Parts: sequence; C-alpha cells; structure tokens
Amino acid sequence: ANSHRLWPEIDRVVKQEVSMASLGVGECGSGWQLFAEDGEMRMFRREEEMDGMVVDPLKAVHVVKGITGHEVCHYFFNPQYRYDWETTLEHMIVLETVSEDTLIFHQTHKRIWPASQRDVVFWSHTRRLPNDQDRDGPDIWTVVNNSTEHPDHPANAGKCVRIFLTVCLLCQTRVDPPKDGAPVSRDDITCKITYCSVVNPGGWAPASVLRAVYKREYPKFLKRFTAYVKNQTKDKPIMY
Ligand SMILES: CCCCCc1ccc(-c2ccc(S(=O)(=O)CCO)cc2)cc1[C@H]1C[C@H]1c1ccccn1
Repeated sequence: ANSHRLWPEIDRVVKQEVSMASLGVGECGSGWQLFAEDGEMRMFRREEEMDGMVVDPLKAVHVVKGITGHEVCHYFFNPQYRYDWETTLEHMIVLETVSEDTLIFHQTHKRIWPASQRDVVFWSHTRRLPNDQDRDGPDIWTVVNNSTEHPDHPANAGKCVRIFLTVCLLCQTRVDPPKDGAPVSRDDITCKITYCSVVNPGGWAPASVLRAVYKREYPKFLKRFTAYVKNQTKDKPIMY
C-alpha cells in the first residue's frame, strides 16, 4: 500500500536496485571478478571493505529453463516456502504484513563458526515491472529485500549480531513458442535470473572466514533455490 510509512524508501530502493541489477557485469565498471561458475550460473563479486569489515557486493546471473520470473519471485518472496530452500535459516517470522506485496521479516541464521550468530530485519517487496525492450514480451519480476529497523527487534539486543543487507532478485522470462503452433509448454520458457546482494556482517568477522562462507553459501543457495522452483512448478500451469 503506497500509504505506508516505508513506501517512499521502498519505491526509491527498488528503482535503484533494479537499475543496478540490470547493468551487465561488464558495464557497472570493472572490479567484478568471477568467483564461481556452474553450468549456466556465474557468480561475481567485488572485494570491498567498510570499517575493516568485508562487505563484498555479489552479482549472480543464472539462466534456468522451464520456469518464469513470476514463479521465481513467488517462491522467493512468500514466507511459507522459505524453510524449504534457505539452508542457513534458523528462525523466520513475519513482523508486519504491510500489503500483499510487502512484508517485514526477522530472521536468525545458523551460527557459522568461529563468527557469532547473526540476525536480520528487512522489508521485502515484490513487483512486476514493464518490459521496456520487448513490449509484448512477458513482464520482468523482482523481489527487493532491504534491512530496516523494527521496535520489537532492536539491533544487537539479544545474542545475535545484527547484519545489514540489500538484496535484489531480478527475473526476465523468455518464451520461444513452438514452430508448429502447439501451445507453449515449460520446454519453451526460459528465465534469466540476476541476484545481487550486499551483506554487511554487522560485528567484526575475519575477512578470510567471511569470504570462505560467501564462496560456499551463495552458489549453494542459488542452485538449491532454482532447483526448488523447478520442482515445485513442474506439474503446475505456467504462472506468467
Ligand atoms: C559470519 C557470517 C555472517 C553472515 C551470515 C549470513 C546471514 C544472512 C544471509 C542472508 C540473509 C538473507 C538473504 S535473502 O536473499 O534475503 C533470502 C531470504 O533469506 C540472503 C542471505 C547470508 C549470510 C551469509 C552466510 C552467507 C549466506 C549466503 C547465501 C545464503 C545464505 N547465507
């Protein structure tokens, strides 16, 4: 609902994150280094530190057959599926349902030795975007997650170190209708997924530990999540 106190911030952050995610890794300046590759999935990061803490921006691009951007965003945004694919999640609660396309979450993630346990509070917003390039092509879908404060969960009040993140999942669907005029099936659709994230680990954690954790966890997350969406949708009607 655009009457909510967060609406101006949500609209600004969504627009800026979508335009950043739309840039190719070549375009948004050099500095992106490929650090993981698996089939159609390529993961890039920039090595950046803030106050001596690793905050390496991550940009992953993946092309998955048989699913649409709307489906990818549906399974990423909706809380009822999250425990199925988010392996580092220990606890998740929806603090506020701002509207059907905007939720506020509190999540605690499993402790990663030797760092202390982390938690995060973020608003999550999903939106269909007009497809500027191809007017009659399927729309673009996005989910943006951005840290926010919430009175019931002040930062660093409990056992967890509060992390701060901005995440953008941007999905563009392509339909290649069969030559013989047969109805479009899942074999005729492809989704180009761009996942961007910047995670500030909050309290200090060794750079070597953080970089090792990201190198292990991000490829695992994107592969597991996209496989989950393919499996959930394979026998269902296509959601454009
Ligand atoms: C010493 C480790 C400090 C950081 C631990 C940590 C916490 C949260 C997160 C995180 C929180 C949310 C999102 S999301 O995209 O919004 C989806 C909703 O859950 C994504 C990643 C990441 C990590 C880092 C493990 C790393 C890691 C990387 C991809 C997946 C899981 N863990």
